[in-house]
Amino acid sequence: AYYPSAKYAALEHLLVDSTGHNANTFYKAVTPCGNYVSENSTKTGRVTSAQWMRVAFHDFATADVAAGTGGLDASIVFEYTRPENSGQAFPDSFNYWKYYVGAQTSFSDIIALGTVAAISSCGGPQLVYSAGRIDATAAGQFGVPEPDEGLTDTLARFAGAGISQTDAIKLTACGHTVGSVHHAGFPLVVGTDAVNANNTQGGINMDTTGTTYDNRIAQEYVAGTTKNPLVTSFNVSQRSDLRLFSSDNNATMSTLAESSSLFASECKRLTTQMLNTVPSGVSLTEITPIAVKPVNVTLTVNSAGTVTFSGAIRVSSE
Ligand code: HEM
Repeated sequence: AYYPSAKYAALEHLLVDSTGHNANTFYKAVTPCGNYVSENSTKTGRVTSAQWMRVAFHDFATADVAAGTGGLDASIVFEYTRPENSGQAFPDSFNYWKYYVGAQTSFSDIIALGTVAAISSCGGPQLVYSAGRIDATAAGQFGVPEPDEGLTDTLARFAGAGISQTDAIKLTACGHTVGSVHHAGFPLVVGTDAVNANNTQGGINMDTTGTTYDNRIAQEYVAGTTKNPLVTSFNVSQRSDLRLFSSDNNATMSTLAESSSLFASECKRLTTQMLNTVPSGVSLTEITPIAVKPVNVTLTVNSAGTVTFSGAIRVSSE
């Protein structure tokens, strides 16, 4: 028997047991933050934690909160060949996650857990994980923002998903604090000069701490030292971060640059909103760590009439 339910126990295990006696392997893919699990090489310039966060954003971005459709529903599985979902992040992530999807764990709950795990592994805030998402059975609507899209259209897409202009700036800065734009997949943003033997996909980090979840993305942007390709691309039409970040005269980016604690708390708030945007009718339950949890406990009645208790008990240190 599982407490309080088989579903809760399975998700709690994935969320909490990242190390130790009863560790699951989910977190290994994003440990350390700069790990790339899909290939036995660090020379591709790809990072699994960043990929996982990007997949969650692309699943979410087509939400229509007024209609109560889309959001975190794993419809991305049916949509990843669309041009707006260009990149290796999608097949790589799906290939890893598919082993964790099962009777108790929907694909969309795994997508959300991926972002909770990635942010935590990269030194960002610990998010409260909620679960109970229901997977879509077909593709949803189009509408993920693209680098060459005009500001008005991009803001309209965010608004449809329930995100204001200020929050769109913040959430994009939160996402782009980790990872890269790759020549492979985005040759119009990053040129061939980024490709070399140690960076075969031509990735350029969006800040100088590309495997740390911090406000450096905002600091370098405000200081004018940023190398973020979505700000500095040789192709002016592809500078989507520049258009978005400067759309309020840099006011929001300046506040994020000034305070790492504000960056962490706003990223926590907005990423949680993103992950918990689900189709109407779906309700989520917070998965909180169980303080004392028996693991593989067995009671054996011996022939002499005595009883042997075996297994392990996980005890929270907090
Ligand atoms: C205007 C909105 C946005 C646009 C146009 C945009 C566009 C892009 C592009 C073109 C890339 C490069 C992907 C690659 O080369 O593999 C990228 C990377 C990334 N984006 Fe965004 N993005 C936006 C907002 C967001 C948001 C809101 C998040 C998350 C909250 C996010 C998370 C990421 C992450 C983590 C990466 C790095 C992926 C990797 O290194 O594999 N993005 N984005």
